[in-house]
Amino acid sequence: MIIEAHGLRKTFTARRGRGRTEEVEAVRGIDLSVGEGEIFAVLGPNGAGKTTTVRMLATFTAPTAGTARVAGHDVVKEAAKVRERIGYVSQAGGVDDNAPGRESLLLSARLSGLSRSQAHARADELLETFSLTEIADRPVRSLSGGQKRRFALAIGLANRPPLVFLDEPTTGLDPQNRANLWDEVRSLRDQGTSVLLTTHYLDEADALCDRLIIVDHGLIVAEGTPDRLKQEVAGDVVTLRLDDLAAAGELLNAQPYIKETRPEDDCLRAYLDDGEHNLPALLRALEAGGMAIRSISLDRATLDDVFLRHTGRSLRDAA
Ligand SMILES: Nc1ncnc2c1ncn2[C@@H]1O[C@H](COP(=O)(O)OP(=O)(O)OP(=O)(O)O)[C@@H](O)[C@H]1O
Repeated sequence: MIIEAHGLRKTFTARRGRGRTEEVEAVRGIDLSVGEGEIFAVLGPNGAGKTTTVRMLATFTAPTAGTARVAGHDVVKEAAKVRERIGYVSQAGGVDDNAPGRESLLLSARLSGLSRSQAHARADELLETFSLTEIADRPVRSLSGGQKRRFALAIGLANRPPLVFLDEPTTGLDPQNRANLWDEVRSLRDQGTSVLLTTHYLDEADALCDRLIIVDHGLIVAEGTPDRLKQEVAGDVVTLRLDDLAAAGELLNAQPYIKETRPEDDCLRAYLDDGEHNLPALLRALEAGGMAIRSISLDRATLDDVFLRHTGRSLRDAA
């Protein structure tokens, strides 16, 4: 395992004005393990504790309690050794504002031991990946937020470390650069690099990661592969708009093919396997119960359904 963490906790003491302080339990006991060559996602809403977890694993914040070994070393006792073996791209970026982006990228590549020509080749490759070639020689301070972010990602990936932490890597990226980043993360994995990324995008965790944890209020609420987590909920979900959600829920819960129903906003979500096959029976049951359907849709269950099941609210609402 390239990451093994047990019982990680972090409590901050935050100032609340007039000398008053408040304890914030950002992370309240997280266990996780990440295998070599795995893409692992920490998915959760704003404030769930994702960044704090990554900062503890990347040695930037000491845990209040718990232990973690990263790339074979203890994050507290051997922090320097951990840092030599990881790449880390923070949400803020951390690119030298005064230097042209290409220079910072080349420096990062050279520091990791590449020769001058290898460093140039790697820099050109990353500039291309993130559509930065045209602006590579401008000082970073003159670039837009999205462009700076793409430079930060390119610099973080330049030295091909065995483990890369990416904190919300695609926030602020346009769809094309988002897709390019996903490809780059997959190609890192194919070369044996492990990637731990945080995200509050369901589709990102679903499409990209091999395994994930879903965190909420500093705790893990679900863990597994995207497919297994979704299967636990059900293969499919029928979303219904009708007048009496409670009565419809009661009626559907009595049907043998329904696993569970859950109201969400002004809809009822009914979970079932083999939705296409069971949909006609569901419609007949509602009709026999005298329920007028205003709209209906059948979809595959998503990680949002997993989040909803474990927290009682939608990740979209929680974010
Ligand atoms: N240095 C700090 N001092 C006090 N409170 C903090 C500090 N850092 C984080 N927190 C609090 O800890 C909680 C978790 O924050 P964290 O940044 O880890 O969440 P997150 O899941 O990464 O959220 P986001 O998606 O918004 O980045 C939040 O309530 C946050 O306000």
